[in-house]
Amino acid sequence: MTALEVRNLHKRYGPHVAVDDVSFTVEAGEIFGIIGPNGAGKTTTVESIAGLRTPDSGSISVLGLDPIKDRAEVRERLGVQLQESSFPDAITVAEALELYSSFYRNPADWRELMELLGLTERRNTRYKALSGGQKQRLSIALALVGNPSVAILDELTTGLDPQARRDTWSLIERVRGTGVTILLVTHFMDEAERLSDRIAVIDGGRVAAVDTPAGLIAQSTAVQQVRFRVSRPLDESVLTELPDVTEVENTDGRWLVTGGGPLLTSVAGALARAQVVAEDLRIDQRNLDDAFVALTARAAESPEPSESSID
Ligand SMILES: Nc1ncnc2c1ncn2[C@@H]1O[C@H](COP(=O)(O)OP(=O)(O)OP(=O)(O)O)[C@@H](O)[C@H]1O
Repeated sequence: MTALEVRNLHKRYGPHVAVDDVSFTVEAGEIFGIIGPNGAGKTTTVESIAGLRTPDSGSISVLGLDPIKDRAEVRERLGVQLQESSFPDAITVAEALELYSSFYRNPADWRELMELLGLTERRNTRYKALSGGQKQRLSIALALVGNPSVAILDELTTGLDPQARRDTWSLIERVRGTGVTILLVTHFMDEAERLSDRIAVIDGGRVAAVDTPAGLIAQSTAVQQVRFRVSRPLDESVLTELPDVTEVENTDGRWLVTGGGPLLTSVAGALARAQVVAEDLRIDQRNLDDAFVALTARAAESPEPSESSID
């Protein structure tokens, strides 16, 4: 089932094009990441989904509803944690949660949520006295207090220390376990890679690619390298004749094989057939950081996103 659908979204601020034909769909129960450089149009896109901005053209469906025309209903079913949450300094954690839960028809049990987010011990602490991590957790709790089917989390862990980031990630995984669809806007590649089922890379107001984290990494580079050592002589042709291999180098028994496709499997199979034991067999891993740089550079070179990149 589709939870969110964005089709051909356009938004300008005066002469400046912030969102330029963005399309993607998010399935129910997914964590869908949106990554992109500063000013890419991520916040404008999610604020349009939340009904906080009116697009110039294009369509948005949130659980089959239009965020502008069906604003009241969308508000009930969509939880939003946006970049800057500001609350009165004197409000306590419990007061904020109770107040926000009163805004909804079928709110979650705010006490349970307070427990889930590890805020029970801070229930009587005033907002101004909370640490950065506690404020962040409170803003997530407030995004979930309406018992939403879809939650938008923007810059979830910005400003948190490494431990608090990890705790927040576990928390989001627990929230996903409750069936909530999550749209996650982030600058952090490790966060996107760890949490997202699929990711849209947005650059210059356009979708550069939509795929799983592994798919984005594979899309961004066809070239892989496998390294290993062997304890006895190996005939180079064992490797050069493999269809996936483009280059083979051997320096004093240290081999470097370059190619594409399922390179590691091909090389390991060929070595086994030649009855050669490889030591320290490893593939040079690419990560989402590399993919992001490659994909956003590629988008800058080509004015049109490729057909295959549009979801
Ligand atoms: N209210 C506004 N008025 C004018 N320009 C705006 C406004 N809001 C955003 N912009 C511009 O539109 C572009 C997209 O901004 P947006 O905030 O959507 O990007 P973003 O990807 O969320 O960036 P960041 O990662 O820095 O938060 C930017 O160039 C920004 O300067």
